[in-house]
Amino acid sequence: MTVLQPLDTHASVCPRASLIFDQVTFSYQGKHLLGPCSFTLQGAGPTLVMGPNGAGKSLLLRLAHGLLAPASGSVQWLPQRPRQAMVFQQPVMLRRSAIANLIHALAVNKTPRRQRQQLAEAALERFGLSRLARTPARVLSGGEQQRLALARAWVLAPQVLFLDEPTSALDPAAIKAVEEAVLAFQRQGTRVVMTTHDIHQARRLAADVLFMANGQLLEYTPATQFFHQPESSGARAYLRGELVE
Ligand SMILES: Nc1ncnc2c1ncn2[C@@H]1O[C@H](COP(=O)(O)OP(=O)(O)OP(=O)(O)O)[C@@H](O)[C@H]1O
Repeated sequence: MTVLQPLDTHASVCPRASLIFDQVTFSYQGKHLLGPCSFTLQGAGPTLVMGPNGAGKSLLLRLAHGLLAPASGSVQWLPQRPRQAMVFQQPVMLRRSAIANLIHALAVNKTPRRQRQQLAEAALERFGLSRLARTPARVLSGGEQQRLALARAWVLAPQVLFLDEPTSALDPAAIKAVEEAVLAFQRQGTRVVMTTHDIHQARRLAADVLFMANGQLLEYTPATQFFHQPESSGARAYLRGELVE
């Protein structure tokens, strides 16, 4: 198990952008799936999005990232739309080497060609993947691919990073590496917004919690309050381990 390398400060990306959902709804083929949902992300994060299966967590992340458009309402960033990246439960890697995946991301990002190799190598080192640089990305283990997905996000120095259940398919050592990476992003000034089903993980990482059920946002509260005195009966039941729909 490789431990993350210490951070440098070159990629500091402060200040954190603020996200505003105003009466956002989402429908698909005439079926109402989410909202209306209103909140303004405050503080520095990390923000953990929690709730049972089908609650709308992934939809919320995709709406925030701009992968989906609301049916009504607005998704707004202040002071302006930030540089963003997203990491999924199953990372999607190109059919090429680990380092080539990073270089490709840098090329798409229009990073000057002469800087790409060096930035990619540094990111691989930081995420403990240097020895796998020339290995085809798709043959890496699940944990290695997830670290590579994080390294690919890292090279872009995003102001906001969305992570959609990034550890649900990983073993404890790989989960630890992802959580360390999340905190590394957070320290460099990236606003982290992440979904999880793991209450213990949320306790370890969250500064605040968006709790959803049945396509509705039931509460948005600081983590200390959420875990000790949640506002909604849905969150209270969820934290007690009851089956919440
Ligand atoms: N593209 C889509 N087409 C139709 N229905 C969808 C689509 N995407 C999501 N849904 C539905 O919207 C609801 C919310 O889905 P979403 O994936 O956001 O839930 P989730 O909280 O992330 O759940 P899980 O924890 O199981 O991943 C679900 O009922 C799902 O079936």
